[in-house]
Amino acid sequence: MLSIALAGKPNAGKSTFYTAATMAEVDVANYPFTTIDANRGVSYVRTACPCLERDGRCNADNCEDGKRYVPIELIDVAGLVPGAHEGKGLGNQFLDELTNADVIVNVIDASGGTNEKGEPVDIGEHDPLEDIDFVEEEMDLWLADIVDRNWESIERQSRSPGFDIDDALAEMLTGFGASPTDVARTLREIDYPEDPREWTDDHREALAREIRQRTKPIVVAANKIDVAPQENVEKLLELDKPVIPTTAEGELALRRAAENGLVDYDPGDESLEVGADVSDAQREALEGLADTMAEYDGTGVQGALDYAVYDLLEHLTAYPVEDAAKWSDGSGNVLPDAHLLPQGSTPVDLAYAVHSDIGDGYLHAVDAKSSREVGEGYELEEGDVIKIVSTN
Ligand SMILES: Nc1nc2c(ncn2[C@@H]2O[C@H](COP(=O)(O)OP(=O)(O)OP(=O)(O)O)[C@@H](O)[C@H]2O)c(=O)[nH]1
Repeated sequence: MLSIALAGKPNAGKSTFYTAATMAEVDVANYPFTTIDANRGVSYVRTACPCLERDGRCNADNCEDGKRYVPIELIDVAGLVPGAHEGKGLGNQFLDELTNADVIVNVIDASGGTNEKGEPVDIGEHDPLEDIDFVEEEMDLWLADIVDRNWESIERQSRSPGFDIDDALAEMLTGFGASPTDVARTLREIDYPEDPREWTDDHREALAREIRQRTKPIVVAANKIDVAPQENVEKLLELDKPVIPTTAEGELALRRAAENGLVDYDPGDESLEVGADVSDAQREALEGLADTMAEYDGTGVQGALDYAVYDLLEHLTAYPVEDAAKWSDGSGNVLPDAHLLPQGSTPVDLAYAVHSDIGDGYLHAVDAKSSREVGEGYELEEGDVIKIVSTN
């Protein structure tokens, strides 16, 4: 399963974001380091279900009237503070948690109401731009430290005949989620000596920075938009980086209200409908939230996760079926499964995602929408419904 990590300084709203996105209970409080252990849970990205294209919606558990929710893993990493790579705050333990993540959502306090350590200050006092830079910097320096620590071993290996620096680096960096292709592409981007003994700290830092950008892309969740000064949000949206305005607290309130039947709201909706059974105070709070959502196209929580998977990681959703006419599995369940795959994936990749042991059993695939057979080289598109024909 794809894994998204929530990073950021203490009190930016990570736990609130996590609780909303997973509807799990964790401590939420306005003091630094509420989150002591990294939490892991299941959340979802939202996409349009192919059942919208046919008569009668599907009966999949994760489809709400054509809004399809595809599972991903969400990790709530406790607050990072500047100097974390040297062990400040809760230090490296939490950077290490990021190792397993495919993509990072950096939750920042766009209201400027918490300083760099996450301590409350007056709204607007802290510059939220600093919170973006330091998380990237901490991750880069942390990875540079890992490279440094392993360098002696690389130097030792270089004395053996047949040493290849690309292979040695690829082996060192796989633990960080870098594929051999990532390493090869990175090495093409930077200038470096073939002999590891000639590498300087600058070379190692450049390597760490490039690898980090390639393997841990970041989308910023500019959180607390409900109280953030307008100019802060505008400044953040002008950056040449992906930034999604969010209100984690708003999303949490909505999911709870929806659970209690007070509002009609599905995660990622741009608006909400207040039900009849609410008190005046509840109505006022929900209508205030509706105004914020109208300004920013929703609470942004679902949007940030969707952006991470579909835009940054460039994935698509494909739906394997056994019956190409009914778009169903063998028991008649319509569109029972959805798989996230990197763009450029083929029906063979989908076959492996469904049955990792398919081996040579793959025969061919049928595009259920057109009822036509598609070749092995066919590149899947978002929302494709595919029947795999195999010998097993
Ligand atoms: N106004 C506003 N407050 C928010 C929002 N999201 C979170 N908060 C508040 O910010 C405070 C900190 O939230 P947490 O979710 O505990 O922050 P955290 O980043 O997980 O903090 P650590 O666990 O210390 O790392 C709490 O008082 C939340 O209620 C939001 O969208 N708007």
